[in-house]
Amino acid sequence: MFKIALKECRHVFENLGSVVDVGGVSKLIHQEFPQLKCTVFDQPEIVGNLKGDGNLNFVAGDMFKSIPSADARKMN
Ligand SMILES: C[S@@+](CC[C@H](N)C(=O)[O-])C[C@H]1O[C@@H](n2cnc3c(N)ncnc32)[C@H](O)[C@@H]1O
Repeated sequence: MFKIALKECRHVFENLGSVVDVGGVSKLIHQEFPQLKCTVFDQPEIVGNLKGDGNLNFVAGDMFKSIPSADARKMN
């Protein structure tokens, strides 16, 4: 479903400089928009050992406590 939304709403993402993909373990936004600085924010047990590369980085945490800043935050 979100894959369809990404394709239908490309203009939204194409006008952003950065995004935080909350609970975005599948990295869908980064795969569709590799030019966009994308932070995948998820629980420590999911992303704690993952290394970023280029425009993709991983941040571990609890969305109920704080979420990194960006031009936009996408919540699942
Ligand atoms: C159903 S998955 C979403 C998958 C997403 N649609 C994708 O494929 O990119 C929900 C995600 O939210 C994360 N999550 C759940 N509670 C969270 C919290 N309190 N803080 C951060 N991430 C959380 C889970 O670890 C999981 O990866």
